[in-house]
Amino acid sequence: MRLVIKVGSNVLTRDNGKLDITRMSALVDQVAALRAGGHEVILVSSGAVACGRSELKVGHKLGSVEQRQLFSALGQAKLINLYYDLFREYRIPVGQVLTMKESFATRREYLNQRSCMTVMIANGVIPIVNENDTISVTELMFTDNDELSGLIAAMMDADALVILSNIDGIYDGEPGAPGARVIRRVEPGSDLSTYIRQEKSGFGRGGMLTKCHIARKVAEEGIRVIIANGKRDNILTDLLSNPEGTLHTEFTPNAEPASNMKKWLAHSASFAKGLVHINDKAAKVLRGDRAVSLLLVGVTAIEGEFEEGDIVTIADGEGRRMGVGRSAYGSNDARRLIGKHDVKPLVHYDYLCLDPQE
Ligand SMILES: Nc1ncnc2c1ncn2[C@@H]1O[C@H](COP(=O)(O)OP(=O)(O)O)[C@@H](O)[C@H]1O
Ligand SMILES: N[C@@H](CCC(=O)OP(=O)(O)O)C(=O)O
Repeated sequence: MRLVIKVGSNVLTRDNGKLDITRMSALVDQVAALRAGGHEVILVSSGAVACGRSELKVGHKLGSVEQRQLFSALGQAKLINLYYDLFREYRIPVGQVLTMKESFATRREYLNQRSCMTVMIANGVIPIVNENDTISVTELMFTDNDELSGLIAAMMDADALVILSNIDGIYDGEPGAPGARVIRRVEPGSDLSTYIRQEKSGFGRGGMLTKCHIARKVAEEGIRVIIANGKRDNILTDLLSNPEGTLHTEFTPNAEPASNMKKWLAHSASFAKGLVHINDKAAKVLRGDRAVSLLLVGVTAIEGEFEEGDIVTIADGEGRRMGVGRSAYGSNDARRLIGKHDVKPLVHYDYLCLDPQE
């Protein structure tokens, strides 16, 4: 079984903001046990900024971008060093993968990232992945490491994504309030938005809302997703040996896994270069049960400039986003052929990825 395990900032930090080395060490012990049990593991670990913050006292005011850049540069070195030493006790080699959203922009770059992690795993090295906060610019940053871990799980065809946070799972009310319980299973299409509060915990970046959004998307692609409490002792080993008796939220995976191409598309919406408007009939057919391609006869307008092979967003007659696809035409040719029959589809079904319906 191939597992992607995401360790959130809050799991690795104490209430005073300092790195919790005891917790980190306990997680490494469990990952080593999983490996001994034959599992392949990819770690997505936050904690660089939190780690760097406790390393340096800065006497003057820093902007938020400056803080992130400075502390992540300092903290990432410490973080990976600690992982290196802890895993060394088990003679498990680890390697650092620092990445950013832009590094997944084209199919070529995406496949390059995939080859990098594949060769590490094939040689027994645990990839420890984090966003390269030092140089990733604000507009093109991942919302948080939940988004990054979802992308990695999809890209590496993981069997499961385990998101470790500082909470036992998604509560059906205010966590900690009397009567609030952890939702044990989330089926595709369930709406959890009423339960989730907007605020984030102490050191996290995205909050529970992004966690849920990513979890649903990844489960939709056929990967099991688990949200559990990384601060609980033996959480990883318990989840595998005694899932029923271990508090967590599981998102049921779609029984039909998405192809690797569709997984790439599902996580690449922010790189879309154009916007394709389609009519109601085309929207209905695309949303139906049959596998259909998007034909130019159903297209009403095309915005933006793009080339053949670029990603485009598809919107219905009311301008609501329906999903993304890889265009088989450049924008000029596509515009010229709007409304035409008997020409190749604008987006072939294999390159079409519709958003899960709420
Ligand atoms: N319904 C809910 N159930 C559980 N947690 C929730 C809920 N609504 C909001 N939260 C908050 O989400 C936090 C976890 O998200 P986040 O701060 O992003 O953590 P991390 O750094 O581990 O990614 C919890 O600590 C909790 O305060
Ligand atoms: N890349 C950042 C972590 C971003 C972040 O906080 O993510 P998360 O733990 O998902 O809330 C770091 O290492 O500090």
